Order: sequence, then structure tokens, then C-alpha cells
Amino acid sequence: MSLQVEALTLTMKGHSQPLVGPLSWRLEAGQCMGLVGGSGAGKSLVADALFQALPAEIECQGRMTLNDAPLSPLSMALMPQSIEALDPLAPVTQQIRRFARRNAEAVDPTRLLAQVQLEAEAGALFPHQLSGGMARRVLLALTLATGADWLVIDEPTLGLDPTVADQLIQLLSTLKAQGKGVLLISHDLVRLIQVADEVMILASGQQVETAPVAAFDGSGGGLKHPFSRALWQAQQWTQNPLTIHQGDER
Ligand SMILES: Nc1ncnc2c1ncn2[C@@H]1O[C@H](COP(=O)(O)OP(=O)(O)OP(=O)(O)O)[C@@H](O)[C@H]1O
Repeated sequence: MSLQVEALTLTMKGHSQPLVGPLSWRLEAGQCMGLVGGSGAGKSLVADALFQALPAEIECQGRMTLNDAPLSPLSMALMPQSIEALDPLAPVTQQIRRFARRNAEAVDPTRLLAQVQLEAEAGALFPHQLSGGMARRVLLALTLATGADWLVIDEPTLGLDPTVADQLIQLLSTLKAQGKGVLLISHDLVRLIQVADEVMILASGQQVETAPVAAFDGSGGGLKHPFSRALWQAQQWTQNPLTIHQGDER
């Protein structure tokens, strides 16, 4: 079981220079591919392309397949970046049931809430009654309610305190262990490498490198591209200014 992307290229209509790509990668079931890059690198457009939801002015070329058949957006589910994707007028359980309509099997909201480490009582709450961490878990529960085996998770730790962010990453590890294939888009490289198997690095829409997580170690000497090393060192510095010493720069 694998999701394969070959030479994905996104170009503004009437322009010759691509905004993004060409990008190629392969994601196996039970694996996680991380996608990182600076702001405006093209990460959200990649997610839009997978779901055939690109803005009308952007053209898509390349091949996207699931087990060698054309990729259907219905095979995947997106956990969006913004908690504003939740319906402010519906309690959590009702929203879970809506998403479960795509799922052939009956979905038990309480079981699903437990899966994302929320109490059954959370099902009766409206979005404005949820903390940031609870809201992100509800977004993940909606994503899982679809029953999709392939998940695109966009910035799950944004704005969360470190403990809750770590718990969410742990949840993604569990999903991976259950056989889900996960594309994880995040600026939080330090946490991303706790769950990812490989990391694709974008700079201004270009795939500068796809690196195994083992390369993100020390000062990043195992990373091939200077942009990847700079990204890694900047993240380490933000997390813990004492981790980089002048002597590591070789
Ligand atoms: N509808 C659009 N029309 C034209 N250009 C667009 C459109 N949407 C995005 N872009 C451009 O495509 C590039 C990639 O944008 P994208 O939103 O995918 O970046 P990103 O990596 O997700 O950034 P961030 O981390 O800040 O969310 C940017 O230069 C952006 O200005």
C-alpha cells in the first residue's frame, strides 16, 4: 500500500516558472512523511493539490497514485490548520457524525473521542467551549471519523503548549502504528522528527532534499543541502539555545 507522487508541479496560469515543484515522494502505509519549509514555500498548495482543491488560477501537473491507481481525494482526510474549520454552531458529537457519513462503518463518537484522549463529555461541547488543545484533538477526531487510511495533517501543534503538543505527536505515532499513512506538514521540526520516517524540505517551492530523520542530529551534518541544515539549526536554537556550539559548525 503506497501513495506515490511523481513530478508534482504547480504553476500559475500564464506563467512558465512553477510556484511549486517538481516534487516526488512515496509514502507507505504505516509511515509518516514530514513536509517542512519556510513560510510561502508551498506546503499548503501541496495539500490542496492532493485534495484536488487548488485555486482555479493554479495548474497542476504530475502523477498522484494510490496503489498504482489514480489518487482519489476520498481516500484521504485532511486535518486542517485552523480550528476555525470547526462549525461554531454544532456540538462536537454532531460534527463527528457529519464526517462519519463518508465512512461505511458506523462510528461511535465516544470511542473516537477516547482515541484522541478526550472525555465523552467533550462531545456535548460547542467549539467556543474547547481549549486550543481540545479543539485540535476534535479536528483530529473529525479526520479519523472519515475512516480514511491516508491522513494529511496540517500544523497540528500550532499554538499549543509543549505538553499538549507532545501528546498530539504521540497520538500521530499511535495512528501510524495502526497502519495509517501520514503526511505531516509542520514548522515544528523538532517535534515532527519524533513521528516522521522521512522529511521533505521545501525552499521556495523546490524540493531541496528528502532526508531520513536520522539526518536531523547534532548540527545536521547528515543533511545534504545548506538550506536543510540552516532550517534544522534555527529550530534547535529556538528550542534550546545551548544545543549549538561554535565547534559544531564543521
Ligand atoms: N491562489 C494563489 N494565487 C497565487 N499565488 C498563490 C496562491 N496561493 C498561494 N500562492 C503562492 O504560492 C506560494 C506557496 O504558498 P503556500 O500557501 O502553499 O505556502 P506555505 O508553505 O503553506 O506557507 P505557510 O507556511 O506560510 O502557510 C506562495 O508564494 C504564495 O504566495
